[in-house]
Amino acid sequence: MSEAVVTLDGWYTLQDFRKIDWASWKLLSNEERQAAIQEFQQFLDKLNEVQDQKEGSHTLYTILGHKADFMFMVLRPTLEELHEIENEFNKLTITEFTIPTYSYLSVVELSNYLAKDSDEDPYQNPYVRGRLYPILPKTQHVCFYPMDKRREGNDNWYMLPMEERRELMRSHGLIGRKYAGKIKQLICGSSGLDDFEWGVTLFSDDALQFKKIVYEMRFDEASARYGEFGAFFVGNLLEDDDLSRFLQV
Ligand code: VOV
Repeated sequence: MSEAVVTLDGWYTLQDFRKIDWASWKLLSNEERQAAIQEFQQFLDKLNEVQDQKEGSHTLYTILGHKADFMFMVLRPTLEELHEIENEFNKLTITEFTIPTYSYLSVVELSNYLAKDSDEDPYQNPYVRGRLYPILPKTQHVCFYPMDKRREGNDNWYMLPMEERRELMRSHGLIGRKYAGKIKQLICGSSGLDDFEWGVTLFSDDALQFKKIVYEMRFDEASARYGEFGAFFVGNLLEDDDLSRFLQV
């Protein structure tokens, strides 16, 4: 058996994709709509307090195309806390006017492929903690997609010796580093949690960088030979101040 890589695991992550049922939303009176928006805002204010305490993080992005109208993304230390938020969100008035289209459950992950040998407890390292328990960046754009590593015939990632996988991840990391300052990546492991093995969330102020990095990585062996991808979701930041405008009819 090949050696499994050791992972460091951080906050659990739920990405909830919804369409808005505009036809029903339009049937409400102005007052009813305003009350629903205000209730949604109060819910987000509570989440903002948790984020200010650095006990979790969340973000909202509008999504382009027919796959969804927005993505609500939440990070929390436990599945119980994550579910509590999902449950509360589901009971908001605004949510009665949404249609769930996709969701993804995962946990923020760092692997030790490229870690240096050390006696230090990585969970106490401030840099590692910042990666495992991140406050999500408020970039203008987001790109989310789930992915697997292939297990087919001679192209089986899980049968490769550790040293070979390490080399492939080193090359992957070198490409990634070219996008420093342009893209922030959040890699979440989801084996046993959802339908794919990882959820990849990229944040950038320049949406074109998503196309550039994904295309460039397709030529790198870790992706070219072993990457398999699910649906892509791309969107724009929906700040609290823009909520009313977004829901205006
Ligand atoms: C934005 C830049 C960027 C950078 C700097 C970067 C670097 C790194 C490093 C150094 C490492 C290994 C250590 C760790 O941190 O785990 C990883 C790990 C990983 N990556 Fe990555 N990645 C990036 C970006 C980046 C992208 C765009 C993708 C999607 C691939 C594509 O073709 O669409 C991706 C995927 C992954 C995955 C699925 C893993 C886990 C693989 C596993 O088998 O465990 N990643 N990644």
